[in-house]
Amino acid sequence: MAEQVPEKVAGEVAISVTGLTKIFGTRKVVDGFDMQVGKGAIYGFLGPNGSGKTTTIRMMCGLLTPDGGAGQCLGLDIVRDSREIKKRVGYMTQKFSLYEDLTIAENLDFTARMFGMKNRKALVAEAVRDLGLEGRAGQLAGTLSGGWKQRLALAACMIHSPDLLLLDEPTAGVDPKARRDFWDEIRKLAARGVTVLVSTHYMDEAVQCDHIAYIAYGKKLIDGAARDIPGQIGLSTYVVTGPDLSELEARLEAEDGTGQVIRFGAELHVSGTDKAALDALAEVERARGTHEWVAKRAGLEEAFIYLMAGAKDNFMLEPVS
Ligand SMILES: Nc1ncnc2c1ncn2[C@@H]1O[C@H](COP(=O)(O)OP(=O)(O)OP(=O)(O)O)[C@@H](O)[C@H]1O
Repeated sequence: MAEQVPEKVAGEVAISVTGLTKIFGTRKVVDGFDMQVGKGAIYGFLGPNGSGKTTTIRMMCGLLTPDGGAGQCLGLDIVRDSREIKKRVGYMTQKFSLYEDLTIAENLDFTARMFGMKNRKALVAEAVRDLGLEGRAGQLAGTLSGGWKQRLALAACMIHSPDLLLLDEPTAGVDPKARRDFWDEIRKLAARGVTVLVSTHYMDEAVQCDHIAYIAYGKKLIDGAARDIPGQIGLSTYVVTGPDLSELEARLEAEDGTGQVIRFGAELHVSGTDKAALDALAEVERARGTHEWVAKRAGLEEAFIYLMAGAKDNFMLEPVS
């Protein structure tokens, strides 16, 4: 079960930026980006390939200097104090970023050294203990299973107790149990006040986030609490049950203006932003008497698929005017 965010964490701001802009060559890849992130939030960044998610996140955390705009991260100025901010950021990429031919302890020690930690021996011992890997500290990291490699990678990027954690498609290619354990761990960190920014294309990562920002063409189009996102898009949904769902799915998809048709196990979820048209379709289909059509509140799953389906690659960004 998700841990409650402690009172002292709720309401505090970890990141606040305005007008962030980045130009690469002749292209404006991030354009006037404003955002506030609360301390202890798990913020998912969604958007097409090349839409500017990584560039935005890096600017928000002082890892990349903006060409325009300003802001604060962890109470520090994102341009002037970037060196200080960097010391307080942990970064986990989708690829296993540790050394397979070093042991578990050596990997942790290497990362602790990189961050200039003084009490490395104690920190490594503590991390190994927290991981539940006592007695296996001398094992080569390359011999661990996917799930364990990922836990080790997380432990390594938390070794300097950062206040901000950046995750880039963190559970890509990890089995469902390990994925669940990973998110439990992330929620524990968030409950302790660690702010987490996640860049992802995956629905099962997006639904773990309590806040979502959707970025396309370097601009933030949608931003808010995850539960409010379907409402912000204006998405309505019907759940359809009955016989021969594949046949019905094919027929609905072939019809113009049906909106989005997704199979969820023994249900079809039919969603669209034109509620009147969707209600009319449900009326007609109900009259056929073959399937049950029940209106439901659109969820983040439907919203995510809707956003990502409309999202083409964003490599053709507008040139700087
Ligand atoms: N250092 C750089 N020099 C030049 N162009 C860059 C640089 N970094 C990123 N870009 C370009 O800026 C655009 C935005 O890239 P960015 O990595 O921020 O997008 P993204 O949304 O994170 O993409 P993805 O989901 O594929 O990781 C892309 O067109 C990319 O090619």
